[in-house]
Amino acid sequence: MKLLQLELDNFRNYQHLAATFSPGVNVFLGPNAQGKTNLLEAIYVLALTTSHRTHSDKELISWGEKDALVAGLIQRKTSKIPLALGFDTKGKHARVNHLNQPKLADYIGQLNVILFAPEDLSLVKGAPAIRRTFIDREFSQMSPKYLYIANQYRAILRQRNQYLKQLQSKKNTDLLFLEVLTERLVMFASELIERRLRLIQKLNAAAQPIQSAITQTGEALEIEYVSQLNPEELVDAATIQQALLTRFEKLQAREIQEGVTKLGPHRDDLAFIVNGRNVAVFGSQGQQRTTALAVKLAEIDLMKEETGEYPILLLDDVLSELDRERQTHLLKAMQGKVQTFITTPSLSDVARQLIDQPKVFNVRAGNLVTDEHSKE
Ligand SMILES: Nc1ncnc2c1ncn2[C@@H]1O[C@H](COP(=O)(O)OP(=O)(O)OP(=O)(O)O)[C@@H](O)[C@H]1O
Repeated sequence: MKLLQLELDNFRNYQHLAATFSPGVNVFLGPNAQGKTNLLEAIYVLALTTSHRTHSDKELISWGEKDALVAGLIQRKTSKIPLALGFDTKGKHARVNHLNQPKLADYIGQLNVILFAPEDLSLVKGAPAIRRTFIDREFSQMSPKYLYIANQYRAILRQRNQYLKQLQSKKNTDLLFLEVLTERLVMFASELIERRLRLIQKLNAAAQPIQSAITQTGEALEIEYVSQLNPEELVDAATIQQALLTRFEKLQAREIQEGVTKLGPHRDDLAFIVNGRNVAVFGSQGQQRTTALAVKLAEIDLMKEETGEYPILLLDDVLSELDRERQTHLLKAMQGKVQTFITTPSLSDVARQLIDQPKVFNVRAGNLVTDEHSKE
């Protein structure tokens, strides 16, 4: 999959922009605060309808303006598809092939992106919430069904938490309704966990050879799903459902006392085991970075396997965070395979040597100037 063209109106510091991209490597070059990351953000928003930097869509609209537009022309295997997202004070609307999409969930998945930013290097070591966001964001792009189940789960979880608060404050005493909510929650929870397990197994298989190749010593990586259930219960949806129901029964009094759901995929996590040890605890910073890089690169192949097309890769100022060797692995892994967008204040020597015919855009205060020497 490729992004052929991008058009922006009143998006962040871009009043108007129309750009045509290379199907290979595109570089957004420029000093700080010129709008490089804003461009990657626009591509990310075009794919997922939300930003990776803010939960507030209003922040995306240029200051002093009332609405914004992000539009693009994408090339899929057999067709070119125009996508458009409009933002105004009331909300956002999406169009595929000029047709309005009443449900954003039907829009997501048209354009698949993998974003790699410096904060992703903390995937291994950072808080569990980072890994949960990672799981849900990436797997939702791979499967509309995953997105649907995750959204349903979140909605019921919110409802159940509200009801537990009512029971806690004795505004309500009906335990039968809590049981109904628990059953619904467990139904979606078990499906969600089953899907996560299947995709993590595949991610694991793709990440292992990459980790081994990046490290000269051939480190062995194992990605584990961490849950309150026992490993032998993490088999299939039916077994998970039964195990969750049994635990929820035991937890009921405590949940009412605390007014919160204490079990489920919203509390699960990932562990990265390298050579038999948890790399978040025992690994060096270098090993943690290598693992994060291996997982990101594995995602590219997993997305291809699941959707039939390679995603677009967005590298937000990440090259400068990696040493020569890791940069080399990243650049070699992506080239000729995925269309890539890189932001950087300056291209490193490694990048200059390894990137084949990049199309370079100089970014200056919300304007793009194509480098004459780069590929047209
Ligand atoms: N809603 C908005 N309307 C207008 N300008 C905005 C808006 N949001 C952010 N900006 C401006 O965008 C600029 C930042 O752009 P961006 O984050 O893309 O920088 P960058 O080129 O990636 O820089 P760095 O290398 O420091 O990350 C800032 O000047 C900021 O004031």
